[in-house]
Amino acid sequence: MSLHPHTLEVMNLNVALPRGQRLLRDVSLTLEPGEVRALVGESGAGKSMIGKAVLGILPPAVKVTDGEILLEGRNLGTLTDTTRRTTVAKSAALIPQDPLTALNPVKKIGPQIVDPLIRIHGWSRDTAGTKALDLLDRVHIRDPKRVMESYPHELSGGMRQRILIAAAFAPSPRLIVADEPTTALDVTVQKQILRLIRELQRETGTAVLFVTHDMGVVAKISQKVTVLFAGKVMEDAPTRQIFTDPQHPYTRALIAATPSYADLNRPFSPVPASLIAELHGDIRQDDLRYGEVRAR
Ligand SMILES: Nc1ncnc2c1ncn2[C@@H]1O[C@H](COP(=O)(O)OP(=O)(O)OP(=O)(O)O)[C@@H](O)[C@H]1O
Repeated sequence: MSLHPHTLEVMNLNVALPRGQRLLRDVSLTLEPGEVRALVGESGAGKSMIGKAVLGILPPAVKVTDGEILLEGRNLGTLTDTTRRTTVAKSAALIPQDPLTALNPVKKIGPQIVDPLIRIHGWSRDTAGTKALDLLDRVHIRDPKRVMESYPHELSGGMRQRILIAAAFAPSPRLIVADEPTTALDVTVQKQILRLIRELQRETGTAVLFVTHDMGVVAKISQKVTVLFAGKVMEDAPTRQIFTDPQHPYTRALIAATPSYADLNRPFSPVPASLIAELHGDIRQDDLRYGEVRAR
């Protein structure tokens, strides 16, 4: 282990379904302490799969077939299931896409934040309770004591997402995976939530892997970007460079398809079908080569 490990290092990660359908193809990326990296691409590109693989919450049918994931220098693949789960739970947290399904409907908000702090992080009930109130205050929830006594259905979608953000930041994780955290919300609430995550991220210096399909969000929140297509990295670059000097045709097409970044006089342009077909052709070739390598 090096003295200054990356917060996260994903090396040649391959993830597939049982019949061999590849969902992630040789994905590599790094995340430094305090850095925000956006994972961007269209629906089905495999953005969420990367976050799920890192957190060890892949769907049952989906398996890591190759590659390594190092969290603060610890190679997760070499740990026993129990050690891996506790290692991940102690240093990483998730802000999910849908704040309603992520909360237990029959449990009050207070225990939903406090119990994991006691169970996973070994804090006393008093310390955990104080920290929960502090975090609810920092996510601008007006009456934290009352909210702790509420059930999820008594709160709005925006409030529920604020609570999940508070819960994610409460144990001071080194890494947060934010999986399209604003997609399920109204447009005005989306902006507030994005601002809030950025604010807390800056204050705490937590590294964030931010899954989004929205280039506008990429520009606002990240310093680095990984562009994905069909489970494969098309481009990895600093955010500024992605917008000023995109190298890959797919990145250029994604930017052109984002209304605020496209020339406003031009019609809205989705990624051209011819480019998609060409990229799929390249990927088929890659898959054949990968099959040959594995068969050896
Ligand atoms: N539970 C599952 N079982 C099998 N395949 C799945 C499962 N969930 C997702 N997939 C497949 O894995 C691929 C990547 O999905 P993923 O959710 O990572 O995409 P994404 O880029 O996050 O897109 P979205 O924005 O739609 O969430 C897709 O082809 C999807 O169909």
